Amino acid sequence: MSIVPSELLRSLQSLSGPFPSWDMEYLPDRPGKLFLDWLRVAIDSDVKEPHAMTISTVDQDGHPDARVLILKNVVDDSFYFASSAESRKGQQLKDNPHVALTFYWPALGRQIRIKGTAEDMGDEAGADDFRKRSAGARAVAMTGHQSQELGSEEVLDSSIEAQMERIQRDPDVVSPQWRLYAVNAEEVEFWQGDPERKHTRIRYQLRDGQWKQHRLWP
Ligand SMILES: Cc1cc2nc3c(=O)[nH]c(=O)nc-3n(C[C@H](O)[C@H](O)[C@H](O)COP(=O)(O)O)c2cc1C
Repeated sequence: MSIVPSELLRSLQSLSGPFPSWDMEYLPDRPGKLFLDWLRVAIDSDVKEPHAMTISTVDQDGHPDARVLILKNVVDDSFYFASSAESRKGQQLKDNPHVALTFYWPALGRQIRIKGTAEDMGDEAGADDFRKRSAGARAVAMTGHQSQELGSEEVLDSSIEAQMERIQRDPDVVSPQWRLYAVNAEEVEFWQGDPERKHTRIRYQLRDGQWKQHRLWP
């Protein structure tokens, strides 16, 4: 007899710990600094792909949409990612640049939530990020059509092959659709889970150019 989904899910553990301590005496003035401190702990703790984050956008009907992307850089309190301007998210960002980023590192019981506005960093920044990608990743990006309906595997394969040949002929070719975006944070919440559920939450909010911190109820 198979186990029903609710029982299956209830049998799974979450936030079982043990988790690292968080010294609340030391809170940086800016969330970007605390983010990098936590990222280093995640890397040192062998968290897998700690730079993978969920980015939530808003579609043309005002409905939320979300997917996972890779964090490319952090400068002050701005968080960078790269994608195609032609993709679904790229189209959504043109109409509504408000986004949310979410990180979750299960081994540490840590979640980081960022709200802000995505800014296209321009042609040269997009080209620079594009050139750092592998030839295979560049070829796939150059096929264009990200998020559009695909007719067949053959169409995809021949399109990638054509772009690979193009890259071999011209190794410096870039896709103008490939963009680097900076999410300029306005609010960042750091959440440290507790196996006893007495979680610790600190929210940074940007008010008149100044970051303010508050502790939140769990
Ligand atoms: C771990 C991981 C990393 C990813 N990194 C990227 C990325 O850096 N850029 C990107 O455009 N898509 C990336 N993707 C694919 C996206 O999740 C998504 O499928 C794609 O960008 C199309 O999204 P859209 O249709 O909402 O535009 C990644 C997916 C995963 C699971």
